[in-house]
Amino acid sequence: MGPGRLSRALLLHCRRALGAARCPLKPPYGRSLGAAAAFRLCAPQRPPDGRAGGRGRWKGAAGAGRDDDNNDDDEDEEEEEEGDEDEEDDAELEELLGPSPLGPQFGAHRVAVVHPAVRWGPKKPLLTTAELQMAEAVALVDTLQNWTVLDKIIIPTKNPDKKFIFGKGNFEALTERIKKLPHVTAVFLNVERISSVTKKELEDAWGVKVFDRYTVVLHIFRCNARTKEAKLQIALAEIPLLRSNLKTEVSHLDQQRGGSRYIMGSGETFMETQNRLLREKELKIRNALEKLRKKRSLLRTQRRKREFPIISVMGYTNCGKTTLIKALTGDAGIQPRDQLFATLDITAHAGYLPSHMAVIYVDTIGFLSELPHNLVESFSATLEEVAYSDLIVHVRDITHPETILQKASVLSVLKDLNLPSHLLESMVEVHNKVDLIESYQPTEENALAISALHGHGLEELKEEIEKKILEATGKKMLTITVNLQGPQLSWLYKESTVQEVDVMPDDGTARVKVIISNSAFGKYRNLFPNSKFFVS
Ligand SMILES: Nc1nc2c(ncn2[C@@H]2O[C@H](COP(=O)(O)OP(=O)(O)OP(=O)(O)O)[C@@H](O)[C@H]2O)c(=O)[nH]1
Ligand SMILES: [Mg+2]
Repeated sequence: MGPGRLSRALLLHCRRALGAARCPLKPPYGRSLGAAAAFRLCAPQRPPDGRAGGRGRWKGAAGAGRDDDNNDDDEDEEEEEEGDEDEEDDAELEELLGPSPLGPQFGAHRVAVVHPAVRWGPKKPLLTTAELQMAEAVALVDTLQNWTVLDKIIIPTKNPDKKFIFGKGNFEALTERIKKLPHVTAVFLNVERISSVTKKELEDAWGVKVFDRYTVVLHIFRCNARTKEAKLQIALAEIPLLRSNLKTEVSHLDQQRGGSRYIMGSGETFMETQNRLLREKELKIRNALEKLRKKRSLLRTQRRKREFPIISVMGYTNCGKTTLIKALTGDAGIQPRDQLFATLDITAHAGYLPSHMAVIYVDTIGFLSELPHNLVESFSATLEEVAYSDLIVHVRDITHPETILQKASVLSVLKDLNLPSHLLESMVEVHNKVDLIESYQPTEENALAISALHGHGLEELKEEIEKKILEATGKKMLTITVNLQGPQLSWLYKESTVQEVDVMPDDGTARVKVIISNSAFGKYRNLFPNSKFFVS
């Protein structure tokens, strides 16, 4: 099987991205953030030196020469069956998602961004400043089309987590400033979550909508979600918001109706009915997600059968993960964007390492520090995939003023994912965007400096990835001379990954470049003791 064959095998797994964005996002603007997961496999670029070769030479790739034809037929059928199922699932999904249950409040907004800053005491953040946190909050708002920042207000507070975030004097000054803003329609309070009671009180005091970080990030996610899985995860993350909205709604209704809360004949109060409906919705979403997860695990098994090593590319949002994968694979379908949470779906893309080993790069959701807990939880399942990879590449935007904080955030999420320790130990750290810094030299040991955008340092990175992949998979790369009359070649196709076959017609032999496990190689030597080999 040549590269074309490999592409076909990979393309069999291609999953089309579903649906278009529901709500508009701004075109690329300044600095941004990022996020998460479904499976799309795309065709690889040609191997580095193409197919043209010497005498009778062609290049194979991982999984070459297996009984793939049979598999392909099965898979074609599977694909058809999946197509029917997909239609059913789509209908269910539409029902589950519908328009944003958070209502029309997310139209156009003229926003005052308020950041409660802890300037001293144990709650003071260490690796950042109030100004940088404000810049990140503004970047979030800027991502949304039709949202404009009218004012940026940093207000000191001792403890932004307490019920009334601000002291009395500061609150009055803030209220006065907000009320003076021309045509302000919303306040984005840059805290993780505010309770429905606080939200209501602030909205009453300021006369405009008040959004917390959870709501804004969720809205951006909703705008960027393309696949079923991402949409379902967002729907799941919306449930807590719907629950807290419900409380406010019910207390409002109670005031209006003077406490008559029973729904006629049902024995259930309005609150109980709505809560039950929310629980049912949550269950349906979880079931639908579970179904998708099973499909993903099937795909994983199929990839394992073909032995494509998997490399997960991870990092803080906007650090350049998608750009790097595009550069490593030449996948023209990839669209990096200077936008918050540009990648909300895990996608997989095939590429080649220097020895022509075919690998799969997995693009992942970007991280954001202080990403609301519920949101992380509903998306973390998509990151399960990372545990099945052979290597993690951690990309860092080394030009970002908070690059150290970003590294700490990424490492802390990775730690929480309970990944196998060897994955964390073998992680490759990449310092990206070095084209923006003159004569950049990494201070961290073993970090590689690259520019994904301009292609600098990519050959060194591929070499490093190849070295680590061979270590991780316990395989070696060998060139074995086989007699074409004998059974060696078909044995190697069955038991190893044939990379390249170089036929020597004059003496009826071929040089076969393989990636082979230690145990398979032991067997080969027992079976064919006279066969010559050398390390590639
Ligand atoms: N100057 C420079 N810009 C880069 C480089 N790599 C990426 N960028 C830019 O950084 C922005 C974000 O790139 P992406 O590849 O979308 O980043 P990401 O990590 O996938 O972002 P999310 O999917 O949002 O998490 C884009 O505008 C890229 O053009 C680089 O090496 N140098
Ligand atoms: Mg991306």
